[in-house]
Amino acid sequence: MDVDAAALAESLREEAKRANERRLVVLAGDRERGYDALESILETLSIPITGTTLVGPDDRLRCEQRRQVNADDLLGTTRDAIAVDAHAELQPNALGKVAGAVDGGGLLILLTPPLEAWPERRGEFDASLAVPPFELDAVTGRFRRRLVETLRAHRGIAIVDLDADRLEADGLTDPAPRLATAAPAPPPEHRFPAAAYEACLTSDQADAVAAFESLLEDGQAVVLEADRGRGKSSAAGLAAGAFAADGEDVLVTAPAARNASELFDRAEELCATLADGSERGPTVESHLIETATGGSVRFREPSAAVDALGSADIVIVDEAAALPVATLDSLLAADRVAFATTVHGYEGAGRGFSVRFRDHLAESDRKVTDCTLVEPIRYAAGDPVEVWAFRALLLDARPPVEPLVADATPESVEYRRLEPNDLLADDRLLREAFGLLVLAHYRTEPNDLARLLDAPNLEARALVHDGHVVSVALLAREGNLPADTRSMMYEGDRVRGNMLPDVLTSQLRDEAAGEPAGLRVVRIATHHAARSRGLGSHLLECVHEEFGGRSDAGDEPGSIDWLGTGFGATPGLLAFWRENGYRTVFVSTTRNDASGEYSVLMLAPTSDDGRALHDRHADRFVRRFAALCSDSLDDLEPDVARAALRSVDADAGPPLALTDFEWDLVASAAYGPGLFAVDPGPFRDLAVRYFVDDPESVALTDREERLLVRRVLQGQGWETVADRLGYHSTSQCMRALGDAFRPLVDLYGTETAFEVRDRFVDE
Ligand SMILES: CC(=O)SCCNC(=O)CCNC(=O)[C@H](O)C(C)(C)COP(=O)(O)OP(=O)(O)OC[C@H]1O[C@@H](n2cnc3c(N)ncnc32)[C@H](O)[C@@H]1OP(=O)(O)O
Ligand SMILES: Nc1ncnc2c1ncn2[C@@H]1O[C@H](COP(=O)(O)OP(=O)(O)OP(=O)(O)O)[C@@H](O)[C@H]1O
Repeated sequence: MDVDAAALAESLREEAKRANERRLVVLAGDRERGYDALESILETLSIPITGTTLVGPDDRLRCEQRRQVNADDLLGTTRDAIAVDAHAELQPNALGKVAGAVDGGGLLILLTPPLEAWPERRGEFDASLAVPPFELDAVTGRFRRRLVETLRAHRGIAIVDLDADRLEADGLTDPAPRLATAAPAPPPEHRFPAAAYEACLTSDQADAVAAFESLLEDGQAVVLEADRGRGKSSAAGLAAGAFAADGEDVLVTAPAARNASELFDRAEELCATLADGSERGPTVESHLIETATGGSVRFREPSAAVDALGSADIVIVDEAAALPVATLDSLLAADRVAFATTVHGYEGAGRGFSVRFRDHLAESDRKVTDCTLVEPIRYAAGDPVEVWAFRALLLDARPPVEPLVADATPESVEYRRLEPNDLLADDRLLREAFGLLVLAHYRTEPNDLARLLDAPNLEARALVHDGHVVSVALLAREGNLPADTRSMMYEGDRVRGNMLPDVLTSQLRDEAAGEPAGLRVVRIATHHAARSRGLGSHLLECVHEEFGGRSDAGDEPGSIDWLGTGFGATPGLLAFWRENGYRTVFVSTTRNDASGEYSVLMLAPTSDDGRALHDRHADRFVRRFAALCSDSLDDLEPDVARAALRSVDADAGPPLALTDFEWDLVASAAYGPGLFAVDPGPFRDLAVRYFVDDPESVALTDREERLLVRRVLQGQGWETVADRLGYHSTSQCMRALGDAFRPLVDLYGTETAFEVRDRFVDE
């Protein structure tokens, strides 16, 4: 072989070390040749086997091995070399995660099929994009084509064509010598020991340590944000060490213990420095540090950490963006708490932290100190592998800057199909559209870029103002499933994609639900500078016109029976969808991990078949909702319950059919001495009907409606309800419930009800 991959890797590593940057080596061609080259590289380089990770399906080398799906394990860790075997598949998420973990002076090595053929190969990840009824051959290779182009275009990337025994690019950049940076100094007035600051590598990091000083007071929260490798875990570790040396108990949590190892290293080093010369230094076990002053730093897995909050003085959450919002909410109960989090969507769990949790934090009574670290530590600023990864995976994609879309209105914008080929050809359009989706949603990740470009079931549409994306919607074709797929679903098998038909079939036991063809609005977002001007609604209208206006088109390919959506339910979003003609058919019985919210499914039928599907599910929803409220939805926020019921089609559900006895009870509870507790059933029927009908003639207050939800639907006790809704006493709360039912008796009551009412009113 003419190309000496090992010698090439050596010179790349030498240059990488000199510049404190990383280099990327692509070993393209036959897989076995790739492994031969990889082994010779690893044998030649002076990299310890303990500093190397192979990310691929087989444990073929002596080093640590992870499968691509488990690349999360590498988040927040630092490796000298990582090799990714992309022959069987390439998951964009895994690539994003590993690219951030390679140390300055280290190598990222990619084993790929021949680059010319790679875009056309279909791997396991592609199979996950083949959502029924689409087959694998409908999945395209645009993401990989773009990836190959970026590999060829970017500096710092060596490409070896193993099959042709040819060096396509040597990846050497001949970097200028690095300037030594001054060591950061402690701030003039600091409360942590100077050693905590002296251990910092950049002044950004020293500022971050200083931000932690606010936790010396009660009722404080610190949020540390940065891209990967800026030293935030280390800053948190130095702060943890300073607290522990001062006798405080610090509880650290992260998705897994390994994610917190840098934090513990720094805490341990600082505690040792601070104890230097004293009789007893810190005792250190795996993820437990105890200081002579009685302080400690200990690790707990997230759920155990929630249980242990009471026994800690200070809580530090590392890799917070990778935790479910509900867990973050629970951790917020700690009096002094810090969250270290990565921006830019590297984490698999995405942006629940910034999209949802930041609001919860702002609403809490904590005083929040924010700190952002910019200066890279793991590798130098401008590192070519980071620049490449950001571009290839659009990790830094942003919506257009505000002034470009500030004047957008429904009249100024143009509706545009975002065809994958157009997106490939126009990087700015792609960045703006994807950037808007990333910014507005808690779940957009690098895999979604590949989906957008290659998945056969997805479509994207946008509103553009002066050529800039101001609103964007991601749409998925669902349903239209063959009988055998439908019966598989009914019998409990998982079918990819098809969220709405899946829930309606498997949970709601409707084998025919997958038959009509639908279009689910997977995501919609309007630029934050242009919200509440009707743009989101205008985009949905355009989508309806394009897809939904063909109900008389019969079997024309592409015609649909319903439009639908599913999302983490909040009162505002329910109102938005309701305004746009979507109606509730389902509320999930568990909270979504990422958003911490209950999910809701809504349908807007566009054909007779779609209407039949909607009607039967709306009807069943109204019938079951009260029972759910006193069971798995007993902690559903009352305002979400109100909005979910209000968004049900008013014709849905059984007509109100109370017996004479039941009307007697309800009317006498409203107007006289009757008691709700004797038989809550008829009160529930009436409350549900009221919310669904949303009659204009009745004007209950927000508090009265919350009272109906909590006491009548959710069955909470009088004391709890009185307490939560701010009634002075349980008897005041009972009277308020009676009062709330008066207008309902007046509106819905029968002769019997009125007779009873009139007896008391007349008296
Ligand atoms: C399946 C899914 O994608 S659901 C998730 C929807 N997307 C998001 O949450 C991302 C962030 N939010 C956004 O991008 C926008 O707020 C959108 C897409 C929800 C709405 O886009 P807009 O262009 O503002 O829509 P439009 O102007 O037509 O309607 C706004 C109305 O929707 C309702 N609304 C929408 N979102 C909210 C919210 N979070 N809280 C309260 N009301 C809301 C309000 O009634 C609002 O009217 P108002 O501002 O006068 O009170
Ligand atoms: N003060 C420090 N002293 C010694 N090493 C440090 C210091 N700060 C950072 N490092 C090293 O720099 C690398 C990145 O630091 P760290 O893990 O703290 O960054 P991070 O921003 O948390 O990164 P990630 O987002 O990947 O978790 C690690 O190898 C760490 O050991």
